[in-house]
Amino acid sequence: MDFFHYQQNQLMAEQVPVKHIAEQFGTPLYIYSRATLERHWHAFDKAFGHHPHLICFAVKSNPNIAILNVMAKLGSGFDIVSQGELERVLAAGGDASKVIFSGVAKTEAEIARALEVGIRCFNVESEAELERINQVAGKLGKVAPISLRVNPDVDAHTHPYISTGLKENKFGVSVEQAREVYRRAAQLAHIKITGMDCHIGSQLTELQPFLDATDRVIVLMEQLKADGIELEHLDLGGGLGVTYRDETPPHPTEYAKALLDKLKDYPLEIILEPGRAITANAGILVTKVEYLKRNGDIHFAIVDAGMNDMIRPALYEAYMNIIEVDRNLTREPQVYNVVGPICESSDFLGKQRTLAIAQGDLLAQRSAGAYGASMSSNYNSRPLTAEVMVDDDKAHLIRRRQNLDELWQLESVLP
Ligand SMILES: Cc1ncc(COP(=O)(O)O)c(C=O)c1O
Ligand SMILES: N[C@@H](CCCC[NH3+])C(=O)O
Repeated sequence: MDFFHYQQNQLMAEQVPVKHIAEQFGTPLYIYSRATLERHWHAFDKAFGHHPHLICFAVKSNPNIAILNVMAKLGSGFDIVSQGELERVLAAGGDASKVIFSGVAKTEAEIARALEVGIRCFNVESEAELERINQVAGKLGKVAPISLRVNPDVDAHTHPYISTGLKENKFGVSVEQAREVYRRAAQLAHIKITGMDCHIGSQLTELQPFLDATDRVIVLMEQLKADGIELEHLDLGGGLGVTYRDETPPHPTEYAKALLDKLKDYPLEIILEPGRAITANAGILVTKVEYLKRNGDIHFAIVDAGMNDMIRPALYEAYMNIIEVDRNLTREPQVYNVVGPICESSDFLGKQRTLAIAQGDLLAQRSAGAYGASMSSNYNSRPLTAEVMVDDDKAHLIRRRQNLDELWQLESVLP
């Protein structure tokens, strides 16, 4: 069941007409469905059944504290990549002992704060970082739990900008070097090795790359065993893709079964870091048609949401579905490039879309719950959009629209 569906040709978010929410809060506007978020999280959790596991929601996909709070109430863990994300998790009521800290550039201050609140584990991305964590933990009189992020050199078959598990990517430590780095970690007084980590990319629509990566990780685990290093958990990262158009990514059940089959001789706790698979299809971006115009043969629908609000099409040429909010209106269908107000030719939400619209109508870009609001900016001095979460028949404002004077609030002129 799709919680964004049409009822009498009106797009609904759960039980609330999207049109009413847009009238109340204005556009551009992100709307999320709580029931969808919960269903997606449970799909991962149930997929691993009784096997010891922890689902750590990837905060970067959507860091709004209302979303994090929904996750926290489900008992979720969190995958973070900055102190900002850590503080958000804590502000949202998340449990520090279920936080995994990834990221290639952790600063001393970030490491110290994570140790102070007692996170579950650092996913270490280089030998230099390992040394730094040991030093900071030493100064604080603590022992830091770590796992090494292994870069298995596997092609994730996804967009090159969101592939992370190839030799040429900056992430993790190569499988060849990892054994040495683990040996070093075993000697450090303020480090406790607890696991191994591997995240090969985002929007993966096939199982095979996950399985290939797991095979490489298993070889390394065997080497560590020979070195007397035993692990408690294996973190297989995030990356499971979603349907934006016609992709058919594996269901979490299929994904979990394949991984657990491969790991049947290894009684380790499994940690996962899904982001997109939980949030993408739990959100839409609602935008108003400001103008229709034609330049030569091309029809443009100029809308009030731009690449500053949703950068995925501009950055990755990502396809995202665009639909009418009100299908009762009798309009002539036309093929449009749906473009935003930003002064960049890459500012589009979708190209070559058949839509039946007129000036003033509302459109919804689907699958916008992941890496939408999260990656938005103030470019062209446009305020951040409002965000709403629908819970059954109620729409709650979870971020108010930024005011114009807040745009220069951090700035000052010379005396
Ligand atoms: C380390 C790490 N974990 C988890 C994720 C979440 O990925 P996704 O949103 O594709 O599940 C990412 C983003 O690719 C990541 O870099
Ligand atoms: N921002 C990317 C995903 C990157 C995931 C982070 N490692 C997207 O929108 O598809």
